[in-house]
Amino acid sequence: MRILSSKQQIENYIETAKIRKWGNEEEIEQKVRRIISDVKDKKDEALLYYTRMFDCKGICLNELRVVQEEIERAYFECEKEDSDFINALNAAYKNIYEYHMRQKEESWFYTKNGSLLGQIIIPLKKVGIYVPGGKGAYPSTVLMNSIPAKVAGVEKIIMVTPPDKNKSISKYTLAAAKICGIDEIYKVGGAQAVAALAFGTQIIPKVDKIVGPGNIYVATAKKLLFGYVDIDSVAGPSEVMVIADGSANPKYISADLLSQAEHDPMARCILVTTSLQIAQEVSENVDKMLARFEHSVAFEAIEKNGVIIVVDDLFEAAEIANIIAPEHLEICCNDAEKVLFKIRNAGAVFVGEYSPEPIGDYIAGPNHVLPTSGTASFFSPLGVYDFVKRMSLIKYSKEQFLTDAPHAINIAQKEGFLFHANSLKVRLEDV
Ligand SMILES: NC(=O)c1ccc[n+]([C@@H]2O[C@H](COP(=O)([O-])OP(=O)(O)OC[C@H]3O[C@@H](n4cnc5c(N)ncnc54)[C@H](O)[C@@H]3O)[C@@H](O)[C@H]2O)c1
Ligand SMILES: N[C@H](CO)Cc1c[nH]c[nH+]1
Ligand SMILES: [Zn+2]
Repeated sequence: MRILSSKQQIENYIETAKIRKWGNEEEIEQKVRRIISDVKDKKDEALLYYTRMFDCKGICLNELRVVQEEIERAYFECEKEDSDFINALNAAYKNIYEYHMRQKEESWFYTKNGSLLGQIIIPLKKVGIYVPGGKGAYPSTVLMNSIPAKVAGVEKIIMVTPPDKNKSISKYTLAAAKICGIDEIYKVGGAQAVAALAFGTQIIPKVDKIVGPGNIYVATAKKLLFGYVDIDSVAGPSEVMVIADGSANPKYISADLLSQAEHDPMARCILVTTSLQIAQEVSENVDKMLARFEHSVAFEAIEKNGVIIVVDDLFEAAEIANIIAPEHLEICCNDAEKVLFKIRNAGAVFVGEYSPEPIGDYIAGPNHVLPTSGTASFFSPLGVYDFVKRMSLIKYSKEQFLTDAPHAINIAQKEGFLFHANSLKVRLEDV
């Protein structure tokens, strides 16, 4: 990994890193716009065309929907192969459910002079969840996407995930879908799946909101379709930043950096440390681990977006974290809490050496669908709040109306809205 230690090197890096550039953004956006417009116009025909082009040559339209028998078979095979996997999914379900129950919002009301005012929480009716599948299976993402929707009370959950070359979806993903009670599953992925959920096609229903992570094509499609449909956040290629002082364990740091590198060649892995020795040891360890696992995706990610920054103190490290706003931030320092309270911008923070990022990916409870590419400065982790909307309630009493209407008339007149004023006046005149 590159080690940056001079002020100039660090400044230059932050300048380019704070606005994430993919290099070929325009090209990707153009391609995604084309896919979106084709799916909007030609619906299933385009969906099938792109699914055949990117994922599975021989698939037919009537094979895009996963049938119940496929789900049952997948669950049965998983149980037969390793019943501990089903136990693990259930254990994760329990922790994720418990965490998300705490996010549940209640409607609230109050009365004032006989008036009733309030905010009513309403779950979304139909949501689409994207479960990545291009470079591997993501059963954990089925749980992370759907549990908050269930807790919120969403009526229908439609899942999309790309098929492999043999027209299949991973049995692990399907077993997780069975445990979560997903209503409909379609074997489509990428920008075409996002567009199908946003506009609806003959086979795929239009939804109110699309959530879930994916590669750059998925993230770009969600961004472009926001407005036709609601989205959660831009959860693109994974990122991890580790802040470490001299007390940290370089073996753990190297392992944690690589855990995100293996997601995508565009993943980003950053160590910010006050110790030159840790910097050097991590760099060597990462090379050794990469050689041992011979993982080409992780290798590419580390080559392209792996960096070690050596800073003077932990406050500078926290400042860099706040500028880059990483998806995951690990704090591995003696005085970790002191650093934690300086952090504003990160998707999720992992404190101490027994909180490696993958414990959050799978089992701890908080959601692993997190904002990336610097968007953690304004987006939040996926949560129950993503699956509800709020509706205001106003039920005025006559007494309160008589007190407040003259003020409202005054403001309406200043705005030049005479009919607004009139709507209030006709009632006052009747009293
Ligand atoms: N931020 C988060 O919360 C989070 C969580 C889990 C995973 N992730 C990320 O999800 C991503 C998963 O990516 P993946 O690729 O494995 O699966 P994916 O399902 O996101 O993408 C596969 C799809 O990409 C499309 N595609 C591939 N190459 C294309 C091309 N050249 N042109 C147009 N479309 C193309 C295809 O339609 C294919 O179906 C990774 O980047 C990982 O880091 C993020
Ligand atoms: N680290 C990913 C979020 O960026 C989530 C995940 C799922 N499986 C493994 N990891
Ligand atoms: Zn991960």
